[in-house]
Amino acid sequence: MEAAIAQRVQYPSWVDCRKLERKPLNSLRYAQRAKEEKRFRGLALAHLLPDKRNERARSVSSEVSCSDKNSSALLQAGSVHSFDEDLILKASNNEYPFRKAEEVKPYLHGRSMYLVGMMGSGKTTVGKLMSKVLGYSFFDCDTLIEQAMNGTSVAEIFEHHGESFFRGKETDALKKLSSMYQVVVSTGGGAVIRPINWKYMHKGISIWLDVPLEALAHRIAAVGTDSRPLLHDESGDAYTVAFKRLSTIWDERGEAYTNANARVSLENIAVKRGYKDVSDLTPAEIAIEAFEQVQSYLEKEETMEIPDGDL
Ligand SMILES: Nc1ncnc2c1ncn2[C@@H]1O[C@H](COP(=O)(O)OP(=O)(O)O)[C@@H](O)[C@H]1O
Ligand SMILES: O=C(O)C1=C[C@@H](OP(=O)(O)O)[C@@H](O)[C@H](O)C1
Repeated sequence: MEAAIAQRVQYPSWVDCRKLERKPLNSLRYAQRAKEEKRFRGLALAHLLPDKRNERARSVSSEVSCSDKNSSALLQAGSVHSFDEDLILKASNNEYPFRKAEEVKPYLHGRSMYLVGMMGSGKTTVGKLMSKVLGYSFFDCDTLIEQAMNGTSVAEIFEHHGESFFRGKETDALKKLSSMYQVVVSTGGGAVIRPINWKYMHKGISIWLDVPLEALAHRIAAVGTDSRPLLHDESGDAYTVAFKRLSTIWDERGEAYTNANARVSLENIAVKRGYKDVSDLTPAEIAIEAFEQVQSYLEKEETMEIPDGDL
């Protein structure tokens, strides 16, 4: 079994393999939980204080954390985002997603995370937060495409070259990202429609942010549709136009999101937390749920991987 895993997950040479040793998940559930409170206090402080050494370490690993020349160029192009410190501080007032990230991280073995979901579902917002607390690099697929097109915006690419050209660039970007480890990727909402993209995203763990269309339409109406050409329309009030467009898109591709390894349902989190509305959920709460769903997925995956004879 170990050989099969090693074959599937080829770590680039910079990864410290001792840290990636396969750990049984029951130690995740019991042993770690016993220690987590104590360890977390120091950890939260370490994350909240600006630490130049960590920044340096991140930038160094960003330069080398890739397994081919393309991804090296990708990283050196400076596509690692700077993090929104306000967001992180807000997170620290919540339930500390750091704790959940530290719990899950040893069991990821360096695997990347791909956030999928409809436009406006929070892939970028939540993805940045997840990358920060995991100590992973963050990439936004749309931004990478814009960089590959010398700064041409997604809206301009759609206008001048058409959607299928854009989809080709999206697949190129995912292909490059799929050779990298320890990255969190915010994919474009339509990345799920091409089966080839799933081949690349399944190199890591895919997480679907499942947000009700009404909430999406409110968010989109608030920020406008300039950067989202598929929603752009001159006529009608912003919420109604966004809702109608999103409904049509959902009918076409809703099913495709279910290919993701983990589903983060904002409705379920709101019920669990006793909130009336999904709009009460913070990115930190959503990130915590994402880590929990990843944890459940890893547990299921492990059960599936161990043949009966080995138990
Ligand atoms: N949990 C949330 N609650 C309220 N607004 C949010 C939340 N997450 C994201 N947003 C807002 O919704 C908009 C779209 O979010 P974004 O992260 O860009 O989505 P995506 O990358 O999936 O298109 C942004 O204006 C963002 O600030
Ligand atoms: O849903 C889609 O087809 C698209 C979503 C957008 O990304 P976001 O989901 O980040 O808005 C962007 O890739 C492009 O406008 C197409």
